Amino acid sequence: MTRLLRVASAAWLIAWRAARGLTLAQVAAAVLGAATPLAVAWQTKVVFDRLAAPGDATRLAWPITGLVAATVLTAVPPQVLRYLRAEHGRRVGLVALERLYTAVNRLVGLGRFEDPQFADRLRFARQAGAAGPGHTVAVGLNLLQQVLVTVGFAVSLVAVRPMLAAVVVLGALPAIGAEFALSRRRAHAANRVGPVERRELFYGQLLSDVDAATEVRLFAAGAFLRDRMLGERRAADRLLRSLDRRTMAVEVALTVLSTAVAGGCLAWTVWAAAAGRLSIGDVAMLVAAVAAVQGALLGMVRDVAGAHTQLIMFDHYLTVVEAGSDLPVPAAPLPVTGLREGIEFRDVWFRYREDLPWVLRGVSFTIPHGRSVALVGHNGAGKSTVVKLLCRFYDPGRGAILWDGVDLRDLDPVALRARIAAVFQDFVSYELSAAENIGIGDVDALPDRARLEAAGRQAGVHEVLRELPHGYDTLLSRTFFAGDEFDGAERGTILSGGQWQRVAVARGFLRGRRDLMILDEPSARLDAEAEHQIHQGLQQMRGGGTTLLISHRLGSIRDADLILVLDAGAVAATGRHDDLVNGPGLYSELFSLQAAGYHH
Ligand SMILES: Nc1ncnc2c1ncn2[C@@H]1O[C@H](COP(=O)(O)OP(=O)(O)OP(=O)(O)O)[C@@H](O)[C@H]1O
Repeated sequence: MTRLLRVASAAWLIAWRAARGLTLAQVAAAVLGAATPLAVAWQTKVVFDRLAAPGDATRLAWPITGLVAATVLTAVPPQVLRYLRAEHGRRVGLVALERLYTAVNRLVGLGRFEDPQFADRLRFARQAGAAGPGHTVAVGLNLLQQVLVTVGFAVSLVAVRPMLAAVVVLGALPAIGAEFALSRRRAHAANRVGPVERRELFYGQLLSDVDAATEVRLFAAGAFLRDRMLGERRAADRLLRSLDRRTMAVEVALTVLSTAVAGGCLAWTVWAAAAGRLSIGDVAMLVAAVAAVQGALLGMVRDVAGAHTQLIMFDHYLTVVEAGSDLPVPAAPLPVTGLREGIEFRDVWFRYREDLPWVLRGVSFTIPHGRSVALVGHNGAGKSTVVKLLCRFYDPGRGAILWDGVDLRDLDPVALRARIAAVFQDFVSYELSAAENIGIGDVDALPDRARLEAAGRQAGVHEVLRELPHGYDTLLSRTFFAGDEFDGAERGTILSGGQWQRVAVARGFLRGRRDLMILDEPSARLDAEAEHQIHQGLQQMRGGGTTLLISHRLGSIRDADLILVLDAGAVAATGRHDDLVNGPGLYSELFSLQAAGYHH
């Protein structure tokens, strides 16, 4: 409960700071929205009482004018409030989104992104984050309005007939209890339906995803996936159906109860008026009060129940926004100097999670400054893991990685990464223009077309990009349209797998001569000519630079100054190509296999 109160106050604080004027205007509209029905009820009582008393028609002029004015005022606040809420929601949503993605960008490591619980939170945060504070304010103000209506009418009821006030409030108590019970059930059902609907979404996305379309069609797996999806939908529907049935039963019982209370009150007031104990105005007042108090009490309960679910969602947002750094970053990190000696892995042990086996087991090696080092080994040997540790996406479980003798954990990860250029094995194909796809490697270089083209040339993709319909400005996407409108807008252009890889290499080249250049399988999808071109580009760049190259094509690493053979997470051998190829061991086996493949 205290947690939810903290979440609610955090939501209000964001809403307040984002748009103070609009928050105050909403408070004013809510107070006015509560005052006007009360004014209408009192004016109606006055009109009826004057009507029942003897006298000429002029005595009704002022009460009627007041009644009309109050009725007109009743209609205005809801419209104004709707606009204020929408505008407030937009402003607050922007601030909330900005905070969320700033917090996400603050996560320097990859661990949190791979934690399924955090990934789930992040998804909820994206859904609820932007709307959360706006909703919380709206619900809070609804509650305020309903409390004011209830108090106002309860005071009026007490003034006219205290006993009736007690009956109306007591009549609403079962409804309050039932609504709270239902809201707990709703939250419970949402927790159970959530994972089922996520699986349904996954199957649905596979069925309509362009990347999956080829395999799904060739393997004729469409019906299988559709049935899985429908199975999940049916499971979710079963849960929702049972909730709906219970809700219906409770709501019907409550409606009967509240109508019976209202009917009883009405019957009593009419009887009391007939017996001369109440005036006609009192009857009008009581009828309005019973309806208003019952409506407001039920509304309050439903709002509180709805707010409960909202706040739980917004709690995910707060958890993400307030999450501390996923990797320990020193308060006063040491400066990252230009690499002079080299990078050392000193007895590095690493596993992705405590419950998973070690991926690296006591790995020790040095990448000397100015040298080219190659990393080879079977699939799953741990090569890409070495790269991720070098960029400090994770910290070793044991041992240390030293940059010129300084532990990476004592450096600022952002400053460290600024000194590294990399082409990753699982590079990203951004749905952006060709120029932006290269420029994202160094966003400061984005306006410098000559630099982007030079990087394209080095990666052997310049001609391809220049020939596109809009040259480097062509959108590389198969889903987005270039332009704002669907009518007449052009579709993006699709590149081949190898062309995409060259764009990714260009992105790495754009970063220019950094202290360390990492290439994780940069030529996996390239034809022989493109591979040759890229190696030439690399050699040009290398000239004195430090590189780490991972490749399964052993021919492309034979010039490396040092080759490290990684086997099941441990360094099995180190040396130059000529030493390793003639000795016993994994390298010569792999090399002979590849060479034999070419001879045949
Ligand atoms: N994010 C991760 N979470 C859990 N395990 C992982 C993760 N990434 C890799 N692994 C595991 O770590 C081991 C080493 O993976 P890694 O990607 O480093 O191998 P690799 O030598 O680069 O392989 P390949 O030649 O296939 O690219 C594998 O067993 C893999 O399943």
